[in-house]
Amino acid sequence: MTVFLCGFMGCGKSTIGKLAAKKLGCGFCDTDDLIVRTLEMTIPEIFEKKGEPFFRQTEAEIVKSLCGKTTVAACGGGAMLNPDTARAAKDAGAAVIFLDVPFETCYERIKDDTNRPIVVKSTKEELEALYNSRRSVYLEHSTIRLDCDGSPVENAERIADALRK
Ligand SMILES: Nc1ncnc2c1ncn2[C@@H]1O[C@H](COP(=O)(O)OP(=O)(O)O)[C@@H](O)[C@H]1O
Ligand SMILES: O=C(O)C1=C[C@@H](OP(=O)(O)O)[C@@H](O)[C@H](O)C1
Ligand SMILES: [Mg+2]
Repeated sequence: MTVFLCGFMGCGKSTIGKLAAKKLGCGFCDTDDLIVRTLEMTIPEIFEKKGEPFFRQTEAEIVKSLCGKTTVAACGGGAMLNPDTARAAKDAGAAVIFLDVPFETCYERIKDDTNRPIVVKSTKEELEALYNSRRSVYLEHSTIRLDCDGSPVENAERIADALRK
């Protein structure tokens, strides 16, 4: 089964996904890493030189290509907002897990990161508004919501437990 992790930037998808895959004994991938490797550009370079719509199109193609594979996939925070992408995941019978983490926690983790173009160009207030508008979409497009306010190891255990049910 494919397990997609979604949620706001900084909720821990990339960190926890790796641990959860180890616990489940399956592969791990990160859609951002796949995009960077495919295009041989960093995410800020892609946003700057190719534009965000191109990044989103590539991201959607990559998530679709993972549907049906036995892997834990950490999605970029915008990937599962796309209704076609969410539909493809659902049609493939994938588990889409929303890592639910409060805004302040996400913000403290991402605020100084220059590798996230949306963070670099936004104020805290803008990011909070984005968080609030996205949250309902993550809820709508996920099959499982998990509070991921623990340590990375605890959160990975929560994912494994939820999938065993
Ligand atoms: N549960 C956690 N507790 C403490 N720090 C965390 C936790 N999850 C992630 N982090 C840290 O927060 C930052 C962002 O995490 P990351 O996994 O890149 O988030 P995402 O992929 O959801 O944007 C990283 O520096 C990571 O080490
Ligand atoms: O939420 C977003 O729109 C984005 C999230 C990032 O991934 P993380 O959620 O892993 O930070 C990355 O895909 C890009 O900077 C855009
Ligand atoms: Mg990530």
